[in-house]
Amino acid sequence: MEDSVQQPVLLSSENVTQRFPMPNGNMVTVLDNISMDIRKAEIICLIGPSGCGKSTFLRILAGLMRPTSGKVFARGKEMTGLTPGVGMVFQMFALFPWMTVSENIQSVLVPLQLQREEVQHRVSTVIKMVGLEGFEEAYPREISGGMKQRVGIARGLAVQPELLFMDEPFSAVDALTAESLRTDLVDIWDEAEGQPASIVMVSHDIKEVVYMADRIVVFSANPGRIRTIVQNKLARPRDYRTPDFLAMVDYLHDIITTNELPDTPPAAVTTPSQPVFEPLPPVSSSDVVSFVEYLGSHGGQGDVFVLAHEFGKEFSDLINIVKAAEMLDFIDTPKRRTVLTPLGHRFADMGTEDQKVVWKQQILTLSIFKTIHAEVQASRNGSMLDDEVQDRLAELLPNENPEFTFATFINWARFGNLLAFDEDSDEVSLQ
Ligand SMILES: Nc1ncnc2c1ncn2[C@@H]1O[C@H](COP(=O)(O)OP(=O)(O)OP(=O)(O)O)[C@@H](O)[C@H]1O
Repeated sequence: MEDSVQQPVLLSSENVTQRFPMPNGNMVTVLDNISMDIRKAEIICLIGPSGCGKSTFLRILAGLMRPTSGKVFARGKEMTGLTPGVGMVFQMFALFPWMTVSENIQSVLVPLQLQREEVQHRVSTVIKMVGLEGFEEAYPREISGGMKQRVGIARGLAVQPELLFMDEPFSAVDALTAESLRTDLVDIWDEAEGQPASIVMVSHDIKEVVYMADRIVVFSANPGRIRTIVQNKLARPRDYRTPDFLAMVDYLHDIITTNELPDTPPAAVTTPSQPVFEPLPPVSSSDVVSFVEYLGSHGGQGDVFVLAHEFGKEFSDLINIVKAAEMLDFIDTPKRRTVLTPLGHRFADMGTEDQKVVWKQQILTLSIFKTIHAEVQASRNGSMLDDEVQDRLAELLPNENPEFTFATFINWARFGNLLAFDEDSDEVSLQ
């Protein structure tokens, strides 16, 4: 394909900002001033931590929702409704169970009001493209997950889109199936005459991104911003095992971990007189404990990406566990390595009761726990209603979803026997 910088811009966003109301009425900024172009004949992958707004951005680009502020332009024309020429493929296959493969594909063509022959032609063409010949009359329950996703891709292609938008399309299928779907999709894109001309895909998987993308847009979270855009000039067809491919994976790993696990934590550069309320990574205490124990029994250190694989977690989930363990001073993260601290080593070897004591001591080093614990202590009867705690969490961490923060806060506080939560009376109280 020609260098995409020479190619015309198909779609662009200008200062797109998205805010959502939270249950307590506060607004949270999910996307902050996102401006970028999508050019003809390129594959763009969006990658970044969970919740940084990638899916929201994709929906805004497709015209499925209007941003709070900012604009989307299709070939220079400002869009106020659905963006023309877009096909969508979602993570969950979203097939109609009562329809056959053919009927599922046909269903997306209904709004186009095409002639019967044209519908049949398009359905048989895309069925051939995605390799589903012979399964036209099968029902979703009769085919594998990989084949269901092929139907999903066929539906996206049947509308003959200029732009194909995919939201984690391969995350629900096994690794081998994902690999063959990616290869087939890149082949289809390479051979298709402008349908689709370009693909925009959300992904969590760095190897997938390096395999697929010409440009990799790395998002940061809270609020979602474009951290950097990486050009990927590896020649196609790409091979996951070549040194160039692996070097690109490493390069991207480094960019993402440097973003996600800064060597200087934000708390260290602020003035000590102001308490810093750090968001709680959405992970359970048991995940953090298991991870620290795992590191303890595997040499006390490891590469984050290797660990994600060994520990059986998505990279973005492992990053959250690592962040939590680092906040509690169980590990350090020089570059992409995670290394147990002396406290982490001791913690990994302790029995559960001793771990709970250390856990309590460590969460009380975090301003959020110190503050809420002191407020519960000072309250009448030594207890507060869950809504009151949630409201305080929302005030102290205005960019976070208070329900999720509350769930994590209570989970951590319970493990350390710092606070109890009674679901029947909705009371958070001292242990
Ligand atoms: N309609 C909505 N109302 C309120 N909050 C929303 C809405 N849609 C999304 N959010 C919030 O916006 C944030 C970004 O969501 P989004 O799904 O776009 O992130 P993402 O980067 O795609 O995450 P993931 O990788 O986990 O899928 C999340 O905190 C989510 O809870």
